[in-house]
Amino acid sequence: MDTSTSALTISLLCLGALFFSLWKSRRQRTSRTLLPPGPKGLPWVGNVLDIDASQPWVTYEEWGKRYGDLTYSRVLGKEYIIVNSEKVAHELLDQRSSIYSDRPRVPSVDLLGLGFTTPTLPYGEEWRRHRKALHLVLNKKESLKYGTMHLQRAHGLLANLLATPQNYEDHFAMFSVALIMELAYGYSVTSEKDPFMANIVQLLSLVVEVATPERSALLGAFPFLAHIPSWMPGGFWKKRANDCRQLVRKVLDDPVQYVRDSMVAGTAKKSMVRDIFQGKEEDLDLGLDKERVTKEVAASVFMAGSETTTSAMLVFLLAMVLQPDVQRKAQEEIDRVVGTDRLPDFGDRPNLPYVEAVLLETIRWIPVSALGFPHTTTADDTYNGMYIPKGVIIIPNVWAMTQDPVRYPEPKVFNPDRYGGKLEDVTLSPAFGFGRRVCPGNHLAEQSLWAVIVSMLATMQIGKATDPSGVEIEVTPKLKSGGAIRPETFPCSIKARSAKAEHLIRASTI
Ligand code: HEM
Repeated sequence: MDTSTSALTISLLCLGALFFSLWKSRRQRTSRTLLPPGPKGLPWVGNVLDIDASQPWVTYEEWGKRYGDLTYSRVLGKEYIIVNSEKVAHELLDQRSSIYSDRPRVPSVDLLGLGFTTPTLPYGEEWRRHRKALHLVLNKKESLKYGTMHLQRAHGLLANLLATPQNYEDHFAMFSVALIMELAYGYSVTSEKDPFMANIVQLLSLVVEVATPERSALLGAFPFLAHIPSWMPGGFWKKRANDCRQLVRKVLDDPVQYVRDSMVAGTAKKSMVRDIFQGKEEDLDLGLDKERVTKEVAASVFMAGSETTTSAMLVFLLAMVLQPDVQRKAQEEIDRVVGTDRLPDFGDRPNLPYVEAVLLETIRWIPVSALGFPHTTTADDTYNGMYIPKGVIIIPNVWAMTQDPVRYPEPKVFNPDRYGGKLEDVTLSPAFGFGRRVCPGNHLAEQSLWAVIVSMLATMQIGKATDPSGVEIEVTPKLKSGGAIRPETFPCSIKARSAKAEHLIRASTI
């Protein structure tokens, strides 16, 4: 090639590149005009001042009414699309799951040393390994094998409620954590001072304290906050994060060592960790990563499963305080089907449709993961002519979906009769998420909630607390958010329904 031909080739290539980049930026600008509608925000901070930080799901629900099923917003430099319709969430997150299954990076999670947890992992090989291990031990058939464990733990809860009903929040939390300890490691927690349990409870409360949405957003916008020394004002992060990282190591290692030791001694009970260790290599395909992945998924189920379960139990209790008629109707059904000489078990479940409807309504009325878990797109997309950019954070507003007045008339009322004879499968509720990221603990969660609900209804009378002069204290539901949303503490009365019920509780926990 002579000099003049090379010069011409180079010029043409440069020209081509220039045209391509002009075309691309024009196309991007055109696409941006097609973003879903949403509230206008201020420069850079975006819509931060438009959102009610104490209950963002309500703000997003209102935006949904104003702008439609998809709402675009910008907060502190990050782009969000809020999905307010269950149908649209299925169309995007389920049917196009190959590009809607990533998670946004949350700086506070990495800072706390929690980047290994399944819910926070990016969509990729490592996440697939986790899901394979979780599926092996939490699929529907395997989950059903834990029925006796759920009931025994539920009976223990009844005994605790009988002894100190005013501490109902602590008892619910102890139930959830102890249940997951038993499921994950085959380890029976008998007291709140148990060392494994104490570590996990401390870790969970640190996570809730440090990883609240507001703090995470702040750290996302101002990453330098993570580097302020712990003794300086604003160095809060560093101090708490150091504590957290040390605890994480203990929570990962100590209980798994317990399972290893009990397997050697031949005393290991059925558990997730034991079953993964004994799982066939061809089913798991974990190779040398088996030990590490097993530790990580076992710790992940605590992060994802305990607070959500506790919050759902609080929602049920609140509903029973507010709706004595529902309680009466469920108790009549249990008395008719089960009688009063024994406690209900899973064999009774198909014959207790009203109790099933109470469970469904508990999940719907106040969905504890009101904003689901955020997903992120890994490619540009369009939906009904709207542009959905690569990397945008997708928030499924489960709250708006379960409060849809067309599907659920008078959505604010806790009304199990709304399902009529058509009981939906609890695990298909939007409350358990969407697509490839759907909650892998959904079968287990619905079983533990059923065990708690049916056992409490069979034996306890739940109602309003009374003041010293015997007047009932009215309860106005208020919600607070942490990892999951839950009702704020409310006064209530929890007593045995009868002397016979009290005897059944005591006999079941000997
Ligand atoms: C009432 C109880 C529960 C509710 C409402 C709930 C809800 C959810 C939701 C909404 C997600 C996110 C789904 C998505 O990204 O679209 C999720 C993820 C997850 N849940 Fe649950 N959950 C509950 C209990 C449990 C339990 C008991 C376990 C374990 C035994 C568990 C383990 C997980 C895990 C590991 C993930 C992460 C999945 C992933 O990112 O691939 N959850 N859950």
